[in-house]
Amino acid sequence: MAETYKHFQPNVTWDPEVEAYLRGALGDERFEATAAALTRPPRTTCMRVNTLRTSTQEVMARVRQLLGSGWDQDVVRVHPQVPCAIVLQGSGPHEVSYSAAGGREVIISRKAGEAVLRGAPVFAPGVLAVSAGVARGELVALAVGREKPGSDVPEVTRGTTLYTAVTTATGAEADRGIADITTVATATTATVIASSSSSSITTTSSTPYCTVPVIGYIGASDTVPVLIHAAGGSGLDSNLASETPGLSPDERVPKGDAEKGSEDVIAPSGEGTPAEPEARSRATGPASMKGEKEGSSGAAEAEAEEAVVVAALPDSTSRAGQKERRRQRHGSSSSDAISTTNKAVARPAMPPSPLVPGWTLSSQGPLPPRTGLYVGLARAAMSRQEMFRAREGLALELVEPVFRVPPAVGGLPSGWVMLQNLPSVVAALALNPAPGSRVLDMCAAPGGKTTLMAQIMGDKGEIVAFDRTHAKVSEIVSLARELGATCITVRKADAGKALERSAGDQPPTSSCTGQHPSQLQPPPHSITAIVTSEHASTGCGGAPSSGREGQYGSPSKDAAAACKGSLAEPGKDPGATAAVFAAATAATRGPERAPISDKGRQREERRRAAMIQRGITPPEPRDASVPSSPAVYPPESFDYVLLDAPCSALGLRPRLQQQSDALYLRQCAAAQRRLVDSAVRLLRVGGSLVYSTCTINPGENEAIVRFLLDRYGSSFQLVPAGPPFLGRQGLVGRHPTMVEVGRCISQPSTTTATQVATAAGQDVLQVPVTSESQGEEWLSEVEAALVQRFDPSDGDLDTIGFFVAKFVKLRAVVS
Ligand SMILES: C[S@@+](CC[C@H](N)C(=O)[O-])C[C@H]1O[C@@H](n2cnc3c(N)ncnc32)[C@H](O)[C@@H]1O
Repeated sequence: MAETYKHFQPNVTWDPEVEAYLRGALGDERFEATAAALTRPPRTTCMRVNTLRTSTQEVMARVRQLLGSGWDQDVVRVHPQVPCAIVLQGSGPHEVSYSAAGGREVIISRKAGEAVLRGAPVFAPGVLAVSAGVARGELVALAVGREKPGSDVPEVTRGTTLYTAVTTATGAEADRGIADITTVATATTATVIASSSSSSITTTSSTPYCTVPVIGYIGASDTVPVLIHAAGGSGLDSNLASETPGLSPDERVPKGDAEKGSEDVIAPSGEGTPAEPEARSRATGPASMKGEKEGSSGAAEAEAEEAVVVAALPDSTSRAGQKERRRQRHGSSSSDAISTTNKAVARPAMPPSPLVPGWTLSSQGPLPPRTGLYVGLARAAMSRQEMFRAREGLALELVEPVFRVPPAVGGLPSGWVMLQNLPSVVAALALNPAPGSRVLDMCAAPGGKTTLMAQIMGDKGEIVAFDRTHAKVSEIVSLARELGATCITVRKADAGKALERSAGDQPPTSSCTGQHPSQLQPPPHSITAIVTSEHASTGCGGAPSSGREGQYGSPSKDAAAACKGSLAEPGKDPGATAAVFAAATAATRGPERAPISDKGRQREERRRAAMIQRGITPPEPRDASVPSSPAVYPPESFDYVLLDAPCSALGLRPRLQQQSDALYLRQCAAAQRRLVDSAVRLLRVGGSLVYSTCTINPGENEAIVRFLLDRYGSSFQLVPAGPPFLGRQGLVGRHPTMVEVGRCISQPSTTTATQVATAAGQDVLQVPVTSESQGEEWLSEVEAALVQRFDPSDGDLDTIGFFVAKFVKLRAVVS
């Protein structure tokens, strides 16, 4: 086989409306750079040192030992501004030679592929399709299968057998994805169906095994793959195994369950016969069983009729042949089978216009090229059958990945470090909760920032960590256990409903009227008194502060004192929040389930496994540490609130597919506004709120800051979202056409009335809301300088896309 290079260059398309919106927001050049960066992993990997268990120095020493001789020691360094962050410098994309794979290939799920790009191996559930006969220890080319547009269903069905296509193109042709394909099909018999006057392609004849130059597939019926053979090709080779690496003689007639598809793919279904559903399911997978057909069109049929096609028929030795004989015994003749085949060929379904090289024959039907989606050369840790039978376990180890990440984490003692994106570390550091304080982490799973905050607090105080499902809060519990953080209380509940309401209270509304907060009188209490009381950076190891915080006063006071005393509003009992909090916690804990014993857990696991086997989704597993009651807290229960909001995740990288549409982005923003409404009330006066997302969408970032300031501007002030300050400034201006879902505040000019009430000796802001929506507003220049926007295309930083904003609360908010 010829030397084969396959370049990693995924072509990811965006929803047109989302693309237009982001181009408008970022500008064409920045959008294109960002979109390209999003298809690649960040070159750096960040490990957060768990200072509850070890020190950065200790980790560094161990990492250097673990690196070994294969790596330059400089690839590991402590981040200069974040002392608990160790940065591993990776590299890529590298050109990979796949010739050692001898044409063997494995297609993995998109998610598995993205993990591989970040340095992970492939586990069995991530494997979708494997070349026939791949054995343990063999090398394979690893390609990523994408999902069907608008869904998370893979284009390639798990269990698919690939009839190895070996790209023999080199250089420029390969770069363009244009290649001669030598396809080795384990078809037992091939039959000529038609010829075309408009094509130079010639017919070929039947043979038990064939090696033919194929320029593409014209389509397949539900069960019959139809190959287009190149004119003047090398013809048919009756001894496939002797010429084709990767296929042993005993694969000529594949055996065993895992190989069934390899026969069925070449078997006519005999439409209308009892054998059909079974054959179809094996040949084309579950999608076909559900009646889904892709790419079926009149145009495809017309093209099919004009082409020379070779369809496979069963011979007398294959299972399909045996089925055919059974059919004959039951009254249908082999001519039925042939006419069935002909009928199938006259009704090809996919691909629509496939005279493009690179398509691969598989038990699922022809598969489109994976040009640009090869992620490395890997060694099989399981045989093909094992990969599909196993529910877990290492399936493939990367031998030559397209992106290289220095190894380190694996060999470190448990609980010493956790992998965490640098901007996530920044978000928790920006909130900087004081030891002994009460913190609300509204959307906490899997607990990366929760545990970092516990670390910053020296594990003193309490962090209430919300997430919505048992599985999610269980993740927080396990991570906290692993890292030795004990100050975390998990709550399985909707954080948007965490606010306790007295009988007459209404939830925050989105349809009232009021004057824009900027028109309100300034509050009597000065912001300075509050923000200068921020305590010094602690748990991360004392990140040196720099830059922007100066204008708001130096963070120098004793942390605990700041939390217990000076953060409190003048005239308020410093211990009041603590008391309220303790009472609320006790009152809202409710009846927790009895701790589950080991035996009970085993019983539960057995029950769950049995349910899964029967195809029933079991209830979430119980965890003794996860209270199941709903949790509500009175207003102003927390000294700090982190709202690391659920978002469109448009900043995560690498992403080999972008599925989000504009409606989804708007829905994310609507959900975020609801959570903000809760956050602003649960935070006590004088406390800090950090809002963060991992998306590049300004509608979920700058527009949410705008929303909060418009709606609660007299109660809240935007302050610098650090230290540390690593990101860029936010986006200024507005988007004229993006319509927001459920947005109630718009421009100041559209508001109608203001009320500032005084209740219980406090200034209270009556929330103003308008009914109109006027597009999406972002930030002023001054505001934009206070937030941190991490841009994936920012080459120096090279992080995920992320956003952090920080606010302090000046006075109470009442709906
Ligand atoms: C961005 S992730 C949080 C990541 C987490 N902060 C960390 O650093 O590990 C968002 C989380 O919000 C949770 N979530 C979504 N809606 C929620 C709600 N209404 N209340 C609580 N959690 C919610 C999701 O389940 C998800 O785990």
